[in-house]
Amino acid sequence: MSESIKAGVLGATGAVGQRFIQALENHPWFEITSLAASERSAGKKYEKAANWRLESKIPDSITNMEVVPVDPKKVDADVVFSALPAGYAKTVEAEFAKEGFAVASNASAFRMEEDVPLVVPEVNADHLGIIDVQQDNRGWDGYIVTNPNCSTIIMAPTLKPLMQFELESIQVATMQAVSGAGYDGVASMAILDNIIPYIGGEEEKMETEPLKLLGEFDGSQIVFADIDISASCNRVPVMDGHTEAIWARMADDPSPEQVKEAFINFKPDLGDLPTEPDQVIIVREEADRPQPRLDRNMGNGMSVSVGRIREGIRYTAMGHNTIRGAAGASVLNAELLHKMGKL
Ligand SMILES: NC(=O)C1=CN([C@@H]2O[C@H](COP(=O)(O)OP(=O)(O)OC[C@H]3O[C@@H](n4cnc5c(N)ncnc54)[C@H](OP(=O)(O)O)[C@@H]3O)[C@@H](O)[C@H]2O)C=CC1
Ligand SMILES: N[C@@H](CC(=O)OP(=O)(O)O)C(=O)O
Repeated sequence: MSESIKAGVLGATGAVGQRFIQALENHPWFEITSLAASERSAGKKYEKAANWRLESKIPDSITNMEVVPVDPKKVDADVVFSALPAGYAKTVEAEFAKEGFAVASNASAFRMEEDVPLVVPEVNADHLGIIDVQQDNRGWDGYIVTNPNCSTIIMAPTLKPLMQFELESIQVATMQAVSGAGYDGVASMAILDNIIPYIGGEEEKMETEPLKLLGEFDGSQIVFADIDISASCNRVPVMDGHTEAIWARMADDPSPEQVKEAFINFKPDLGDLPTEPDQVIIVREEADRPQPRLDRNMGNGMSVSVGRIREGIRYTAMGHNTIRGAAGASVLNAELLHKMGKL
């Protein structure tokens, strides 16, 4: 793996695009070769086009890189990471896949399409097998792989180890950070001193995406898991980090101690991927953890912290929504694809 893989970022100037750049800076396998954004940004140097919002500085290697339009003919890359708005992603990601690019998408556009893998490597790496079906169906030289919605992805790694206890139903209430809506997504006058008990489309995603993630790939299709999920999603005045109160009903009725052991022992073998955290699920013993401000950067933002595991079974999960929930998730998917020889 000495030769670097050329990586493009679609939507490179946005909130998630910036997280992609951060995740790819100094990456041992990927090198940023193209940054693409809207006509507003195309033709400008990256530092002029992007309103950089992260605490780290813009990497020197891309400061003067010219932003190109989101067009397969203008992008030089083997893999493109997509942080585009979902409506636009629907057309454009297909064009890139048709032209032979591997598309690792963070957008919702293709997540629930039958022949498109929706993957969290620690949960359902084998679903990547459906890429062959996708390429046959669509006649594409490239392909699209997606990661879930940021709230789904924080809950999903905690559900996987619960499957051994015959998981039957989930109820979840989220407390989601403002960064999930993008920089201009929620006005400060709306969210300060406040909670907004509605995030458009979020509850539907949380109630359906886990069924695909926890489903079985039978060689030709993904058979969805049979679990009843009910979600209530709320926006809270936190910058980064989605917190979720989860109630899980299981036929085997495990004790809190058994659930805790299952979380701690959940160590999927992905073959040591660069973005993989040492511990996927971190169990906190303190009565008042996890908390977004204290725990969101655990495992470089890729771990999910869990606490308050009680009879019921009830517990609280928390993770970084723009790292584990967005850019880090797509990069981890691409690392797995590379390991499988698919890049
Ligand atoms: N924020 C989050 O926590 C999460 C976001 N997502 C998803 O990731 C995607 C990006 O979100 P986010 O970064 O917050 O969005 P932003 O609005 O911050 O960024 C959008 C990016 O897409 C570009 N873009 C917008 N419209 C067009 C267009 N018509 N043609 C070409 N480029 C365009 C913008 O370019 P320009 O700057 O030139 O306008 C910008 O680079 C969305 O699908 C979102 O749902 C998923 C999970 C979490
Ligand atoms: N809706 C999420 C972020 C998001 O963009 O989700 P999706 O990738 O499913 O569109 C939030 O506001 O926190």
